[in-house]
Amino acid sequence: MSDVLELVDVSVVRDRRALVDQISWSVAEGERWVILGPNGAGKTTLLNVASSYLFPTSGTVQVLGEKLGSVDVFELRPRIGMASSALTDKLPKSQTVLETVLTAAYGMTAHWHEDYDPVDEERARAFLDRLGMSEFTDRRFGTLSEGERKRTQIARAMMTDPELLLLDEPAAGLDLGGREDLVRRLGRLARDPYAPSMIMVTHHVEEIAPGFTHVLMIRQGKLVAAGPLDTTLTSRNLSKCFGLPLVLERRGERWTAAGLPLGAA
Ligand SMILES: Nc1ncnc2c1ncn2[C@@H]1O[C@H](COP(=O)(O)OP(=O)(O)OP(=O)(O)O)[C@@H](O)[C@H]1O
Repeated sequence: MSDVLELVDVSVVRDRRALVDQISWSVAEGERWVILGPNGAGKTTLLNVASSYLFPTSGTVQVLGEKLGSVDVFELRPRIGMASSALTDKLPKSQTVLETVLTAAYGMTAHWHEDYDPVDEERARAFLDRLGMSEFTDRRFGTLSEGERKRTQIARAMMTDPELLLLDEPAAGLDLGGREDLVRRLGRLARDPYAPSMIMVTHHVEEIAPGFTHVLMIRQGKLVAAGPLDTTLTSRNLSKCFGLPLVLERRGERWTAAGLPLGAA
């Protein structure tokens, strides 16, 4: 299997502080990774490096076989799909859900002209349908709930047929029903052999969908552990990652975690 992503000794330093500290990590084709870590750990910074939007201070990065620094990022970026709240904030609130997804095929955030290719429109509708958004195609993006916005963003990220799909906290802000719905849909995507390689950032093990295969844990910019979920996602590693004693439980293909009761630590 070829590498989709390869980081060797990557650091991102700002104001003399390493936000990402000498991380080496590789993602092979078809793998579905979760990046777990507490607030401020460096998860989004790491994802921004993977998306080619952030160049590291030191170390080497290869994305989809191309080395950052010697590739034209404008050719590389359409091969990477990204959904994040930072990107959601840039999308015009007045355009329809369909236009929001469709404009991704043209490398734009805003509606520009009417004559979209019918094939693209069909694809946009199919992705929206897959994310349970077919009833919302004519709604203005700005009127959607948080959960509906997240699902639209994922459909949008899929529109360019990416080889690598990056999801930054896709379940943040969702209620229990919304989270479970999204986890189910992400699980379906993760298990689809034709779906791109995936990397999802989250704070919560409850958001890990069945079908995800690997986890990278990060704390204060440093790698805590990285590897297959089955062997790497343990109470011990999770406690180290979040800096408090945690008990991890697995029920079927889902995970839960909780702190030890007072006095038990
Ligand atoms: N441009 C910057 N200059 C200085 N510090 C920065 C910059 N960008 C991010 N940081 C800091 O780097 C740290 C890591 O940020 P990052 O957004 O990667 O964390 P995160 O793990 O995604 O956090 P969260 O879970 O809260 O979203 C934070 O302490 C943040 O304040």
